[in-house]
Amino acid sequence: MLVVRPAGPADLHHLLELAILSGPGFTSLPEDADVLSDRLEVSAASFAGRLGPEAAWYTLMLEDGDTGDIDGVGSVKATVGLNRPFFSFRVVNNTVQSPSLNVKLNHQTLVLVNECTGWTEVGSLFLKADRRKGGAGRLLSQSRYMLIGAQPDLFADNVLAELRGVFTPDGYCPFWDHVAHKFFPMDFDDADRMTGSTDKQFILDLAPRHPIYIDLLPEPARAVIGKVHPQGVPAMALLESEGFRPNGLVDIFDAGPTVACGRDNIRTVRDARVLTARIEKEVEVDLPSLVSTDSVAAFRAVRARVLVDGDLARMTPDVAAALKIKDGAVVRVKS
Ligand SMILES: CC(C)(COP(=O)(O)OP(=O)(O)OC[C@H]1O[C@@H](n2cnc3c(N)ncnc32)[C@H](O)[C@@H]1OP(=O)(O)O)[C@@H](O)C(=O)NCCC(=O)NCCSC(=O)CCC(=O)O
Repeated sequence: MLVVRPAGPADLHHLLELAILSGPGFTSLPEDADVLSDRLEVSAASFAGRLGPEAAWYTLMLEDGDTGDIDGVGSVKATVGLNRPFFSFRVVNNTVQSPSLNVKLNHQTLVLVNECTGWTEVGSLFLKADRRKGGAGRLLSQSRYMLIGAQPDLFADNVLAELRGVFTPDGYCPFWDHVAHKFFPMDFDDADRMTGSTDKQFILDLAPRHPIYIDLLPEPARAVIGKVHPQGVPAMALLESEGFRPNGLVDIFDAGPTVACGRDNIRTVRDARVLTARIEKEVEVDLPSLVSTDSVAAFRAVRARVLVDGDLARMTPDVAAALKIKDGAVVRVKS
């Protein structure tokens, strides 16, 4: 059975493997053992409740309970923008008109903003390629909303996700090459790495201070503003099915979209039921549900056949074992 569980320092080797597989441009999964090691320490401290919301960053691993293989990762940052600014471009519409000439034009501009201070961010969603298309990605993605639902007060009222922008298979990023690189004369990978590992002062120093008129940009750059990387389409579909929508912000380096949803309107947060586990030898039910513990500190989630019967969640011993719970434990179930 596939289980989603908290990541800790012992996962370094697995996380590094996933970071290498995720390739360049995946900002939150750099191929850097020191950075990932720090992140795993932060994860363990976050699940243990030792970090406040300004620093808590919960990393989850997808583990095959039968083989012990680690097949994917996902995460929730309790807040963004409190310790370091969270920059984006806002796509702003400006209408100008001249009644005497009978001219009316709509100009779109990109404006540097820092709007999402204090919001929660879901991210780092990555699944090994041979695991895709079988529902594991959905389990991994939704488990983060089960975590948020287990203790909503640890998270912000608004939740966002940043999707990767468009790159061609040979690594060419039209928005970076035609626009961002003019302001940040460095390699994309260096800018990306510095975004994750510095206080972002370089962005404040170098980023455009004036609106950029989109009509004046080369067509290849215009065409990708707010567009998702081809490999990010399944991630976008998963977010949309939870209620996330583009909020008009795009990434300042690759112009990938930001999507957002009110925490309590995220479908899995809203619809999960809090039930009491009842462990039974056999459970007759057709479709599997998403089931998790109701605890951040002891968080675990699986997709399994569970019979919802009034306030009870009837489950077999293997499901309870995967969740590491006993009969009578409180669980969350999303059918
Ligand atoms: C994102 C995941 C983990 C998703 O896993 P899977 O690929 O197994 O997902 P899936 O079950 O095949 O697809 C998920 C849903 O997307 C739909 N779907 C798939 N391809 C589609 C397409 N081309 N057009 C429209 N919809 C599509 C499927 O029908 C399915 O919905 P139904 O179930 O309804 O049929 C994976 O694709 C992955 O590791 N991708 C590479 C890394 C990546 O780009 N990660 C996102 C980075 S961005 C990020 O991390 C922020 C976002 C976030 O954290 O959520």
